[in-house]
Amino acid sequence: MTERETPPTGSRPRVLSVAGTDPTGGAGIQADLKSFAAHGAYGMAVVTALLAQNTHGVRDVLVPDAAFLRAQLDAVSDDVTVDAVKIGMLATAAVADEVGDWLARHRPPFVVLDPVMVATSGDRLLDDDAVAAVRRLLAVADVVTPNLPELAVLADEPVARTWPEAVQQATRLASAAGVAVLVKGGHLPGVESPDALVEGGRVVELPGARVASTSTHGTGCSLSAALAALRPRRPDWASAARDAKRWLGGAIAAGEALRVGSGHGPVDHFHHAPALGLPVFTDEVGGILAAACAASLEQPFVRGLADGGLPWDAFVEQLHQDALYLTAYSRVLARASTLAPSAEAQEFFARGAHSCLAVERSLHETYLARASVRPSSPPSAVTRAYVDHLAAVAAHGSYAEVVAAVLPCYWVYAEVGVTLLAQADAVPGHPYRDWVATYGSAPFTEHAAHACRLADAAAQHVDPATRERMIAAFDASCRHEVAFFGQVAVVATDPGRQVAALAVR
Ligand SMILES: Nc1ncnc2c1ncn2[C@@H]1O[C@H](COP(=O)(O)OP(=O)(O)O)[C@@H](O)[C@H]1O
Ligand SMILES: Cc1ncc(COP(=O)(O)OP(=O)(O)O)c(N)n1
Repeated sequence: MTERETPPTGSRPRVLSVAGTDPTGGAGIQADLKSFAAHGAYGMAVVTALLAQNTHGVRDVLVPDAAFLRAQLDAVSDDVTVDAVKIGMLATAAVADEVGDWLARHRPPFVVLDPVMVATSGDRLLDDDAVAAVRRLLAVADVVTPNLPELAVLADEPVARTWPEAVQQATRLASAAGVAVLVKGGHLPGVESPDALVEGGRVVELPGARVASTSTHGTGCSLSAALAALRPRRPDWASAARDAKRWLGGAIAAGEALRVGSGHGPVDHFHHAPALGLPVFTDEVGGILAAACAASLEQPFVRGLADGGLPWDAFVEQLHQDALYLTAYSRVLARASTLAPSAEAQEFFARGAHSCLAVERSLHETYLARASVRPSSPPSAVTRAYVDHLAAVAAHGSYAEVVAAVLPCYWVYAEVGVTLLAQADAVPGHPYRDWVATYGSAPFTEHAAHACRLADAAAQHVDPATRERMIAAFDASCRHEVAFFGQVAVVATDPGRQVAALAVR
């Protein structure tokens, strides 16, 4: 009995790409195989066309004859059970018809058709007279994944100019061709890059933020391949599409850091996974972080915050130091933004620098305005030491070191904030709950998680000596965090009552 007759349930779905090649690895078969692997599938590939292309465009195309294409397809399906297939560049009508013949004989359970027509570079990837052959394949596909110009060609209508127009056009195509349509909005202007799955008269919107990046070569290939890899382990196309799109957004955001080519670069298919043999940075420094959080929670200031018994003067003095610290920290975040290897990281740290100044201003307008602290009082020795450490890393360190140095301020505050918020919520009328909630709830905890991801990504690309310096910078910042929480001494002057010693360390 052959494997074809009784397909064993393998540990991974066996997924086939039928597509063209890209020697720079960003699109076509090379991208599909990475996308399959990123989604835990076993990848296979049949070549429809050999391309000489890079991130700037296509230089030459060689299309093997139809008999050789059939030999490749049969070599796979005579031996291996294909759980899903993704069909990409078909180049000519002869190639498209050959693939159609093979599907008629060996149709896998899930068929995704990416109707590749024109590359991001503007080069044509499908002969004009092959469009009819691609339309014929719609009848044997489960899902077709057109961008807006491809959708217009398949629907034989003008290109949609708005997202609602695109969804309506996709709905007409889906009903006329009897196929599910995953319409992609990457070519639309604006801050959103929406997709939608139109299936059986039902529209599932898949919203997504547009990532400011030129690393969009192969996005369509990677998305359709992810869809094929996911579908055998998902209940329906909508859930596979949702997961594929979420993953692709991260892959686009991490693409620029790969530094592949000077044109439209590829996405980072493995942005979510650490390279084998290299520990994840935040795992490696997790022990340092845990110790810093435990020590912070022991500081009298933090304990007073937790039970609400902290004297007001001590709170105000700490906030004054906080405001001084934030002004300096903002400059260091701006430095991280300047050095950032991707638009996404640049934007994250620029926004962080801006919000530090906004928080600093609001401290003066709220808590500090109600206090008697003179705005001109100087930074404490503890605040100065922390700020000097950060400034030194910013002045001499690489991007990765700066990110490691700024990370504890996000991470320690988020961890301590979550613990404190739970304790504050148990105390009716807790006087500091609002301030604690700023750090103990989203969006701050999400910012902290984002900063952790950027530190992990930065650590992936550095030499061992730089990684050591990252750890040292992180460790020093953690120690400064603990000292910062401990700088306001809270002393008991009479039983049952605490007052702050306003002379901070
Ligand atoms: N700058 C971007 N930011 C986020 N997602 C994007 C961006 N550009 C494209 N996408 C997404 O990449 C996928 C491919 O989209 P699109 O560019 O429309 O198709 P194609 O790559 O086939 O031309 C879609 O999921 C789309 O929403
Ligand atoms: C062999 C091959 N197949 C497809 C493409 C198209 O890639 P790209 O131009 O980047 O567009 P999307 O993958 O984003 O649709 C190609 N260049 N080469």
